[in-house]
Amino acid sequence: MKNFNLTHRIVMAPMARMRSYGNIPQPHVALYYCQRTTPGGLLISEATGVSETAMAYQNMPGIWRKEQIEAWKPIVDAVHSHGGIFFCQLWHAGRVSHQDCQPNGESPVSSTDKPFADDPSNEFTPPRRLRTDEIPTIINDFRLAARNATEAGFDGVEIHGAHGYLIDQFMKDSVNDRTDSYGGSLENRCRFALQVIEAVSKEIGPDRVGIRLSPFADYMESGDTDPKRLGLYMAKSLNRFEILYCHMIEPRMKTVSEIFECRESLTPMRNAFNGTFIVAGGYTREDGNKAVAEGRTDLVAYGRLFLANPDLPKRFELNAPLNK
Ligand SMILES: Cc1cc2nc3c(=O)[nH]c(=O)nc-3n(C[C@H](O)[C@H](O)[C@H](O)COP(=O)(O)O)c2cc1C
Repeated sequence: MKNFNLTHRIVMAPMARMRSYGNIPQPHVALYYCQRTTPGGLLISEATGVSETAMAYQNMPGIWRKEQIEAWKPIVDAVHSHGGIFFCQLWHAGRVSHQDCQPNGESPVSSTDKPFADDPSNEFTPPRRLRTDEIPTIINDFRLAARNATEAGFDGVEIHGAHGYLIDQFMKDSVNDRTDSYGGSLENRCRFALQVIEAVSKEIGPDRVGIRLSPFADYMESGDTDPKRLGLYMAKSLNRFEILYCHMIEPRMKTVSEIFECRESLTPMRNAFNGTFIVAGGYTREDGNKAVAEGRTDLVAYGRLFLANPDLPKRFELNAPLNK
């Protein structure tokens, strides 16, 4: 990976913990990340909110306030002291939120005002469609959050463009029903994502920027009628900005946890993108090795296996038994 001296290809996938009380990461999280750090290993943080309106769920961390930046510093330092490379995943939940998580109890914002079709326990508040003139403010929130992440010491940021959150709500045609320059054609639907990438890259340098995408997933009612075209368009467009990496979720992961039989592959996107490619979703030691050996990816991110096995790289090296 350009400018980073990785010693192996096993990446810790971003995983929300929901233990950041008051949206401030707590000191105990340093231990959690350090347990999963190896010298020259890449870790991606839990989803971290870029602003007050970005938030959802309980106790997710943020990185828009001074207090949050200060709280991240010793955590990032701890990972660095173990030789790790640490990227902060920048997140805006969009409509996957509830008014109780929003400033002044307002509706969450989205590309649309469509509520979830299937939300029996009213987990989510119907969203308010962002006006075209409000969109630059959200892009600016990502830019400032990236600056804050570098101030906190992170080596770079991963823009969360996956899993039905705000950026995905713009990209996917089942969600985005806009009629302005951010809706309709594929080019228009991807405009927001690409403007975020551009702003963040200009702020901290493209060599410190990655993005996570899940064109094939329909998690949080975020399916697309032509995911291959979407994934390919994004992979090609990213080259304009020369960002560090593109992290894609395997088509077999329709949600974040269920694995489906699937014939689709990420190879066209991998071939279209010029930077480092990372895959994630249901990988084992064996098929991770196979994906690398066959040239289908550069790096493989592991989620649940890393959660249950903090020393995952060592266990893979020894081919040792794994905790479930
Ligand atoms: C507890 C948990 C929290 C997660 N939180 C995030 C997150 O904050 N951001 C994200 O992009 N993906 C998140 N994911 C998805 C994982 O990064 C990963 O893509 C998924 O678990 C599939 O990979 P795996 O089969 O190796 O676990 C989460 C998954 C789990 C299990």
